[in-house]
Parts: sequence; structure tokens; C-alpha cells
Amino acid sequence: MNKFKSAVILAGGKSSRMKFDKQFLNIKGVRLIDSLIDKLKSEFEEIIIVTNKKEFYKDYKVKIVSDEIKGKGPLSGIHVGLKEASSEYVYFIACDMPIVNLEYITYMKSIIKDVDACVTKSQNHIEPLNSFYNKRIINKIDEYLCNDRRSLFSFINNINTMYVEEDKAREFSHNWDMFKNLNTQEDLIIDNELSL
Ligand SMILES: Nc1nc2c(ncn2[C@@H]2O[C@H](COP(=O)(O)OP(=O)(O)OP(=O)(O)O)[C@@H](O)[C@H]2O)c(=O)[nH]1
Ligand SMILES: [Mg+2]
Repeated sequence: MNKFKSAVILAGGKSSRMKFDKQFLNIKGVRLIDSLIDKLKSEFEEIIIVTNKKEFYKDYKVKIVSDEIKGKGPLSGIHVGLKEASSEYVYFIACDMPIVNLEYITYMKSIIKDVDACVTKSQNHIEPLNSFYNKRIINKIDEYLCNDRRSLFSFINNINTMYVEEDKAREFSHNWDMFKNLNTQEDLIIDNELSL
């Protein structure tokens, strides 16, 4: 059985810094979310989008779901993504992350063994997306969110997380672009060279 069948794209945020909804980001005429789906399809049998605007995905062939516990940030999306996914380990990426690094995904799959999550670390920072999470943490997330906690970073530190160290991750992405995300309009200008 394929333990790594499912990938989830988080697209349920407020985009308050970007000032327009990031799930509709369009780069040189290509919708970022469409390009993500296309790239992820080569590695995952099941793709799920967790969105706060289901009505915009009527023609999509992938699974479209919304947060159950609303308004609590990315962990809400991970919660429902894990519930809806059919595999044991689930890959998560954000709708504003333009670079999908398939070699790195394959690498993470090869090292994951009985952990709650596989997340990359750089010095004191952790990268919660472009990461894998195990379905078995659903109840823990549920409890955490219901206690009005929402910090993804502290949650990751409190589960059995396997960390990939920075030096190793840089072998796959020397400039760290596999963690790049587009938060502001300035990010779009700076990234004028980006094409999907
Ligand atoms: N499903 C879901 N996804 C979320 C939620 N909050 C943030 N996200 C997603 O998590 C990813 C990372 O979040 P941010 O970069 O902070 O995005 P954001 O919260 O929409 O943007 P800001 O309002 O500027 O912080 C993005 O893909 C968001 O769409 C949420 O409450 N539910
Ligand atoms: Mg946010």
C-alpha cells in the first residue's frame, strides 16, 4: 500500500498582507494553484485543496474541502487535510509556494519511518510547509485547536517530529526556493523573474 498517496494544498487563509486572495495568484497568465496541482500530480495520486472559497473550484477534478474548525490558521487546514486524505502520511504545501521540488519530496519519503511529521529546520527556524504529517496526529490537533492554541511551530515541537537539517535540505535547494512563499505585493515584484 502507498503510504504517501496524498498531497494537500492549503488555501484557506486571509491573505491580509497580499491584499487580494492568494489562492488566485496568477503568474504570467498561469494560475499558481493550477501549476501546483499539475506538478503534484506526478508524485501523488490524491490531491486535496483546503479552501475557504469552494465555489471557485467547481470545474476542478481534485478533492475540495473547507476547514472544520475555522479561523485558526494553517493548523486548521492541516487538521481537515489529514482527515480527508486517504494515506498515512500526507504532504502539505501552501497555495502561495511557487516551487515544487519533487526530488526533495522523494527524499523525505525515503527517510520517513514511524514519525508524526517530517519538517525541515534551518538554524532556529522551522519550515512547516513542504513537509509531511501523519494522519495519527488528527486528535492532537483537534485538542490543541479546541484549547484555542494555534501556533504551528509550537505544535510541531510537541509531536514526534523528524527534522531534516539545513545542510541536507540545501543539497536539494541551494537557494532555499522550495520554501519561498509570496506574502506581499512586493514579493511579486521582486519575483518578476518567476515563471511557472
Ligand atoms: N485552510 C486554512 N489555510 C490557512 C488558514 N490560514 C492560513 N492558511 C494557509 O496557510 C498558508 C500559509 O499562511 P500565510 O502565508 O500566513 O497566509 P495567510 O494567512 O492567508 O496570509 P496573511 O493573512 O498575510 O498571514 C497559506 O497557504 C494560507 O492559505 C486557515 O485558517 N485555514
Ligand atoms: Mg497568515
